Amino acid sequence: MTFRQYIELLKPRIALMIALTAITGYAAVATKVDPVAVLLLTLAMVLGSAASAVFNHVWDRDIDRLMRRTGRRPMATGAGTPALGFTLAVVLMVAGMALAHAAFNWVVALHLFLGGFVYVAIYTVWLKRRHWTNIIIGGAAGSFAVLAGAAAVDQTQWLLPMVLALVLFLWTPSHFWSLAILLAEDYRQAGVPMLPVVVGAKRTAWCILGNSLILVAASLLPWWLGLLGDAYGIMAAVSGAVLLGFNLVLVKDTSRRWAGWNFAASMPYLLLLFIAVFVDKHW
Ligand code: HEM
Ligand SMILES: CC(C)=CCC/C(C)=C/CC/C(C)=C/COP(=O)(O)OP(=O)(O)O
Repeated sequence: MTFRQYIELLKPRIALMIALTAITGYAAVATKVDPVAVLLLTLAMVLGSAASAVFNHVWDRDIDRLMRRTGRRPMATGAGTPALGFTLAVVLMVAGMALAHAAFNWVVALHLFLGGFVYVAIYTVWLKRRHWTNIIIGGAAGSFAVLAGAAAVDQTQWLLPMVLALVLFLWTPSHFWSLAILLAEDYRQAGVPMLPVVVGAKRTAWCILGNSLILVAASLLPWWLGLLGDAYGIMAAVSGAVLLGFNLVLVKDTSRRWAGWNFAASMPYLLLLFIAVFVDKHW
């Protein structure tokens, strides 16, 4: 395997996003942001996320082979062996948990493990090939990243981290179903029952809109409960309105173009929410 293929196994962009999610959990409860703690938290989260991603590459190599987007992955082509992948996944997860425990505490390590467990055991192994709810339940993986970050500071302040974990849980279906409309043919071919394969693009677009309505409502809870201030409330409301705007267009027009735009919009939406938490707490 080449160096590039090793990097591809780790799904680095997702690992970075998981780290940012944890940093947001951290910033939500910390009175002061310690750069060393942020660096250590980032490293631990990247290790845990990458471990789960490598396992996902190994487990899904048969269906990845059948899809255009994933067919060139190193485990799908046979460039890397399952034994190598499993070993790498275990080493990375143990390293991530050991770092989380040494730098912070066992609660952070446990949440890192649980995030990986949801992605690997519940989503990848159990539900992905069986039921369209795979992605709803898989959303809990991101929630654990928020809780891991918060636990790095203080395990008694749980309300704001729990609400932000709920937001992550609700964000994932809106993030993913738009992409699934785009990739529906691939998923059908591989026999993966993603929502658009099961109910079609139009109903999926309605599900995205309905889900995002709950998501945007949940994102306003921290403001409504007085946990965060008006700066957060305004940013969450405006970015939520933009997301809902994209979702509405998708309901009218389920073309690949708008499915792509909706997927693309989900990332800056979540980033803006993260920035809003940060600005509100620390500016
Ligand atoms: C089980 C839940 C999730 C599913 C099924 C899912 C699915 C996907 C898929 C299929 C892609 C396209 C990847 C590619 O083009 O190779 C993607 C991209 C991405 N996802 Fe998710 N996602 C989930 C949860 C999350 C979470 C919790 C985060 C982080 C908070 C996240 C962050 C990202 C990022 C940053 C990308 C774009 C970068 C990239 O293309 O590698 N996802 N997601
Ligand atoms: C706290 C912690 C360690 C969390 C880790 C959770 C994690 C890595 C979540 C990512 C979820 C994700 C991108 C799934 C991709 O779906 P897929 O695997 O079906 O996509 P693919 O078709 O691109 O493989």
